Amino acid sequence: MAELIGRQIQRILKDGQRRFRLDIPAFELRPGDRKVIFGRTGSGKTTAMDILALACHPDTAARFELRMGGRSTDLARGRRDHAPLRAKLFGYVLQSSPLFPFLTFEENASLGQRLAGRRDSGVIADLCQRLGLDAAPRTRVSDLSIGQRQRLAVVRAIAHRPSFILCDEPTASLDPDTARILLRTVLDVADELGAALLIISHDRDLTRGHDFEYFEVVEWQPGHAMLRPQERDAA
Ligand SMILES: Nc1ncnc2c1ncn2[C@@H]1O[C@H](COP(=O)(O)OP(=O)(O)OP(=O)(O)O)[C@@H](O)[C@H]1O
Repeated sequence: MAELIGRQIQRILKDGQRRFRLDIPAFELRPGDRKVIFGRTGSGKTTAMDILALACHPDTAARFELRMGGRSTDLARGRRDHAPLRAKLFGYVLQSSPLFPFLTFEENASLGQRLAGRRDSGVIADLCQRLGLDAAPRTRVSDLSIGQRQRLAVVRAIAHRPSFILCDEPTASLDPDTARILLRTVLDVADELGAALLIISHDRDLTRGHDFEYFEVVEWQPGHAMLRPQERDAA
């Protein structure tokens, strides 16, 4: 299985006069990990997750390394696009625009598998059933409810059996029961795969009692935030 190790990672966002800096002093994702990131709106949670999902490059990093099967990939240096690694090893449920509106339900559901070269319609059918998703394969995204779209985004992100499952507020549009079913399914799939699971959430009740390690993004100086551990989930 794969693991991701980061030390002294830094990313700076600039836009005219606006400047935002995020530091990640130490963060790891290993098989079986369950981690959740909290933080107030705009604190830098998505920026942290984009880095950890290899969706953007850190500006600097003392160490940013992906290890798998005795091999190590140095992610700290260079500006190489890690798309092939991302496609195979990562499942990322984006907070905004998680689906392609010009693709059908079925095409969206199978996109992650196609990019990873792992087609298996049985896995998709099983995930849809577990998540209570029963839309017809040719349904257009515009004809799905917000909640159906959110669950479909999860199917797309995990159907290729990734080693790292990252979800940015995956239950934001769901009622409490559907949110719990979604989390249960993602936890079960992560367990079945031996994957690491990283979630951003605003809902502390949702993750309580599932043995998550808690992290938070805090602004410790104006425009300068840090991802750091919080207390262990004791519930
Ligand atoms: N290009 C940019 N230049 C400067 N600051 C930026 C830029 N893009 C975003 N920001 C700021 O970076 C900060 C972190 O944004 P990010 O989306 O990571 O926060 P977040 O915690 O995920 O927010 P939310 O809870 O709303 O999803 C925000 O304060 C945002 O305003």
